[in-house]
Amino acid sequence: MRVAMVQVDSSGESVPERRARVGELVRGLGGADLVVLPELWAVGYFAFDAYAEGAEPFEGPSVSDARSWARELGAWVHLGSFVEMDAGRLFNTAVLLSPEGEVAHVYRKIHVFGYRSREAELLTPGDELPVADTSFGRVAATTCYDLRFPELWRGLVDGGAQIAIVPAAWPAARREHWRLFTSCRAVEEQVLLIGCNAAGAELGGHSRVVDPWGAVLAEAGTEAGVTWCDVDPAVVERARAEFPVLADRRTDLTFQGADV
Ligand SMILES: NC(=O)CCC(=O)C(=O)O
Repeated sequence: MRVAMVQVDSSGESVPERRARVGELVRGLGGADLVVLPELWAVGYFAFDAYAEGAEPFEGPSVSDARSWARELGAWVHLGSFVEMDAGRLFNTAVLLSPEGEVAHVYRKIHVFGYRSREAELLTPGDELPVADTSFGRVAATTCYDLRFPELWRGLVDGGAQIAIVPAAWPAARREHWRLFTSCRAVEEQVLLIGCNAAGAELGGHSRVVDPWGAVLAEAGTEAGVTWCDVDPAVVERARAEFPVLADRRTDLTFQGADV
């Protein structure tokens, strides 16, 4: 299975120009089975003042463009995330489209980010952790900052997730945390993790694919562009069978800090 991670730089140009530029790039990715984009790349993660104006209903340009890219390529497309407007509230919404252009998976970011960021002030957190069955396995998504919350990830695995797609706008200042957490979550949860980060001013790039053994199958540099990776999704079940750490969990115990 061929994965293409599109590391987008959202500085400069207008949003329609950016959509057109990225669309042309994605439509050129013939041969990909799965295309993945970063978090809030259309409006730009740090363009907080533009979130409200750039917000879309679910069936807005982000989903509509990604539907047509998926159909044209005959590939799965994870559009990254966009600012979704629903009943007067804004969400950071990530969507996977099937090769037929159908919505296969929707995830609203649960841990919105408030450290030197206005995301937590402007956006409403999601509260659902769905998984979806695809031709390449059971898929879940979490967005950027969610990487820091292992209990959320354990919840995904409890839901049967084998592949985790992580759109991100992770800053360069904490790039080593990005590398650490993507590797850690892949190994800890025994998933194939596909993390697509944004590039450009302040953003760290280094989109990466990590398998359940911790092998880094591909890693981008800091520049905008496409990183390809050939993956075998069956590695997940092989790793879980050979090294059954998830089966060794002590789910019969409840830990309560100092009293234990
Ligand atoms: N976009 C984000 O969620 C940024 C997260 C981040 O910078 C961090 O966890 O560090």
